Amino acid sequence: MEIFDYDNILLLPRKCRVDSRADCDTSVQFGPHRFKLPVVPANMKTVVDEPITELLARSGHFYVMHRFDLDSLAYARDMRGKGLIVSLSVGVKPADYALVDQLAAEGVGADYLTIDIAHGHAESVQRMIAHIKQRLPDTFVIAGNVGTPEGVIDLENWGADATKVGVGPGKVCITRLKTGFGTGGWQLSALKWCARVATKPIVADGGIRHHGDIAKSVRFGASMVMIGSLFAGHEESPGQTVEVDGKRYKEYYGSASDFNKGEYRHVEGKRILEPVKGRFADTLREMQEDLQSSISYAGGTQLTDLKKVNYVILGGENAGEHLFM
Ligand SMILES: NC(=O)C1=CN([C@@H]2O[C@H](COP(=O)(O)OP(=O)(O)OC[C@H]3O[C@@H](n4cnc5c(N)ncnc54)[C@H](OP(=O)(O)O)[C@@H]3O)[C@@H](O)[C@H]2O)C=CC1
Ligand SMILES: Nc1nc2c(ncn2[C@@H]2O[C@H](COP(=O)(O)O)[C@@H](O)[C@H]2O)c(=O)[nH]1
Repeated sequence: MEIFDYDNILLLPRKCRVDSRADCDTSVQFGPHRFKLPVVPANMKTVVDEPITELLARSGHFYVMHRFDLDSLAYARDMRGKGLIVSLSVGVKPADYALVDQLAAEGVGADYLTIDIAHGHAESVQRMIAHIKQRLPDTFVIAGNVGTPEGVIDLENWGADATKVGVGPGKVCITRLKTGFGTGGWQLSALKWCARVATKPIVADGGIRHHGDIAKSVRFGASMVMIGSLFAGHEESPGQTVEVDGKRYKEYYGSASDFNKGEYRHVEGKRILEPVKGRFADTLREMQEDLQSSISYAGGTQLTDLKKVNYVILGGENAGEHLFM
């Protein structure tokens, strides 16, 4: 198997078919809705909050609200009341089962539910998928995280509508250091490996450091790309603002860090400071422009055209040109 990651792959241009990058369509159908970009900010406390998810929903972007220190039912009622998409995260504990029951009993429902646990290839996730499908049969269920084809196959067979791939590639992740496991350092080839067996959409989760990595993710099989660090550090970001030597930063911490958990138990995440980098909406616009440019370099007009391009691996023992996937 070829091992590579975002920083040692480049996609190869094909003859351009548009006169303007504005003619390239970055939108994607994901579950019951179409979104402007194949991008979703990570469901983490220092990345999204109520105002940011509302901004995303109102502007035609996908969002997944986090599940920490939040009254998810009240949040869902509020979004529903505003006529916006409801997209929540759940875990696998009794309170998460109760939330699903309440969403069903009140008729609030959810358009998307993301089962978000560290080791998503687990019977606890199988049971939660079954519960959601029984109580909320119309809800689109994203389950994860996994890092192997076996994980994708099982989650799909258990009823997930999409799987989330990425164990340990995140910027504030320390899973590989603490446990010795994960896809950190080879996330892009893990995505390729998983996409080969997937029959439903894949969300590539973690490791995105540049806008061009979104096109690379789509090339290797992602329908949606979850991004944490690139979205943390905006003026509106929920993390605390910290000033160091006159420069402003926002804190960005892992969901499995002691900062999120409130205790040092099973910690697999850390806290870093991200330089403050302007407004959220401006980054979304720049991402769209960059992705339009990627599609034009692919010789295409739409997102799926990215899947057809060749690529080169730079350096290392797998180096070379690859004409076919
Ligand atoms: N994408 C990634 O690489 C990672 C992401 N995270 C993020 O951190 C957050 C917290 O994750 P998580 O700790 O799973 O959430 P929770 O603390 O909600 O744990 C969910 C349940 O899964 C159990 N569990 C967690 N890890 C394992 C494991 N390795 N083996 C067996 N059971 C397990 C927990 O029990 P118990 O605590 O008793 O074991 C608990 O019952 C999530 O948002 C997750 O996405 C965390 C690590 C890696
Ligand atoms: N191992 C851990 N992974 C975590 C933790 N909190 C979040 N995450 C994952 O990271 C991505 C975001 O990655 P980024 O590279 O874009 O910053 C996020 O979606 C989760 O899957 C954690 O504490 N430990």
